[in-house]
Amino acid sequence: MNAMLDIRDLTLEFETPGGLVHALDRVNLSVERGECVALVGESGSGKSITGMSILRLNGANARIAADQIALDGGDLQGLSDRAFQTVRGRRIAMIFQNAKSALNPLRKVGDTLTDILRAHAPEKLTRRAARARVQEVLEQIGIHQAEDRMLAYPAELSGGMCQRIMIAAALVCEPELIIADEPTSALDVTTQAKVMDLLMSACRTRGVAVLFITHDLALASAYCDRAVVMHAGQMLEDGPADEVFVRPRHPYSRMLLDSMPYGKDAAEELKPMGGNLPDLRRDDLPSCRFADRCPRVQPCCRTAAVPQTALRDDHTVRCFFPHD
Ligand SMILES: Nc1ncnc2c1ncn2[C@@H]1O[C@H](COP(=O)(O)OP(=O)(O)OP(=O)(O)O)[C@@H](O)[C@H]1O
Repeated sequence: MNAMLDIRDLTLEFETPGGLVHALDRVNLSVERGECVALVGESGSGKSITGMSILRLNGANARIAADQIALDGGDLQGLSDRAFQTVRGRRIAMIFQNAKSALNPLRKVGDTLTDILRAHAPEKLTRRAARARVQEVLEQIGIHQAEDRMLAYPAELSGGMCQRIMIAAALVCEPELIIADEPTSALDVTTQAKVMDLLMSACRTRGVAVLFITHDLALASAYCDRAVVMHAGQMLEDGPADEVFVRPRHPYSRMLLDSMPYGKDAAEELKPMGGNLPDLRRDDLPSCRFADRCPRVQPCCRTAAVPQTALRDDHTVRCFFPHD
């Protein structure tokens, strides 16, 4: 069976007054049905623009090239912008970090959800039928007194409740893929867990594929099946979450883990990441963009095409000298 999402050799550049930004370099990424894949890496590593590339949301100065960006086996690249509108929202939903600002402050949340459903539903729905469906989804995801909640304006709801409304907005059209970009980072820890449980229940019970973009390795390891580690627009490691977060094989994944509190006891020291991300406007970027920061670097890392090495069927690294 096809993976639900299958991206091959995605390259993205931005034309800017300061020069061409080489933002993504031959990214490969796949997510199966009912699977949750974490996309992790430090700030600026290219996680969000990868998610936005799938939905063509990178803006007018973006230049995308890819072998394929396939959803359930069908390449999305050939679709006209008009045809793509039926993909966005209906087949692929995106959840952003700040739900409060994403919801229209002047409309009751029930009206917003009803509008979304009516705009994307494959069949024509009356307002009454759409409202009933919205209420059903809110109840399914455990929102009490759903009918009353639908009458509230975003400002009248907590941040956690708004985020759950956004998840309902994503689920109401029964998408095949959800791209969740830091969906819980504005929430306290308890609400964070509730929202993640909700997302994961959609993933497991409805077979939705979830791409979970996050810098929170603890959350990623608690909820995700697989982890993909990015650095400066390159995908450096892809493997089962419990392997990548316990025994990372790429030197960058190891540095990233060492720099974060995840998995350490209180006495253990954090090692700050050395160096900085390279300037992506450089025309002479090394083949491995981590080379200038890497403790294992050799001359070939800067000049030769770096192989994507399969350590096992389900675990790859893009590195000449991975850890054992
Ligand atoms: N429209 C744009 N024009 C030029 N460069 C851009 C544009 N959008 C993003 N970039 C650059 O692409 C790189 C990756 O950005 P991205 O937002 O994907 O990072 P991220 O890993 O999601 O970081 P964070 O965790 O902080 O959200 C950054 O260097 C950013 O400056």
